Amino acid sequence: MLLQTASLVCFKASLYPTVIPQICVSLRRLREIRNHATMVGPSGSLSPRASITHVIFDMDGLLLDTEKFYTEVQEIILARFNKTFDWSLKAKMMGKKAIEAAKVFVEETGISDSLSAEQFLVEREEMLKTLFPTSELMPGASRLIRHLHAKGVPICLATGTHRRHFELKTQRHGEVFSLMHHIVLGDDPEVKQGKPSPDVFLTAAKRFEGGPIDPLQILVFEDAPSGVLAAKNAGMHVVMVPDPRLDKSFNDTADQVLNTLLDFNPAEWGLPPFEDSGN
Ligand SMILES: O=P(O)(O)OC[C@@H](O)CO
Ligand SMILES: [Mg+2]
Repeated sequence: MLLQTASLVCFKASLYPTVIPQICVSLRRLREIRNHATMVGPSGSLSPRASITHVIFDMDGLLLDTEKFYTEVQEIILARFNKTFDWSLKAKMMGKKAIEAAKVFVEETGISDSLSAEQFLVEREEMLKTLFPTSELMPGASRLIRHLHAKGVPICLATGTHRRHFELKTQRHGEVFSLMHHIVLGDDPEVKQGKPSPDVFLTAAKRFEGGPIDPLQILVFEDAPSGVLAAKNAGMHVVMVPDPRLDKSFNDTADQVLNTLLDFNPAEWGLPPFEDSGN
């Protein structure tokens, strides 16, 4: 817990360049050790990090390769103002509800006098609606969803994306998304605030059979710093699968960081192991 709290301080402080970097570097080192550690029980057997019974998936950037569409469109819009879109701004936008991300975009780039957040969303929408239907699943997404569903582990989706975009993004993947017990979207009336508020994950935990489920029994999969923070704010465990271009300083808050879902080992979290590759 101490490591998590300290990491959270670093994560929050990393937004303000006043923290002493060495502290965060050594915390990062501790995190790396912990990231690959699993507890060794008295009998020498590996015991899981936690006894997970339910799983919540984020969608954009985690299950679907859609973050690149947002980046592409935002680069085009910014080019008109002779500005470039970079990953430090991306890190602040991803995972958020559309209007919240839009306000960050126009204010941080200094174009809000020429383009309001609402105007930005209308312009972005026109370009995204032709890109979203081409969305592909991320590596390992289908395999993990099908495995957990086949083993009877309750799974659901909790995304910042609103219904209209959700339909466009998932229209070629209806079968795999139909395996979700329920789906909480960014425009759900119960989701008052977007990530990093815990609303979307707490709402998702409530809608499982027998909900609300104890957050400590829930494992969240996320790609974005705001989503990881939302899961921690909800008291849940979180595996982060970040884009490799995201600054590593954003990795310190997650309980585990993976390069791809293909590297996930269910048994490490008390979940049924895969048959096909021994983990
Ligand atoms: O919560 P997710 O599914 O990542 O969606 C966020 C989306 O609004 C784009 O960043
Ligand atoms: Mg995401």
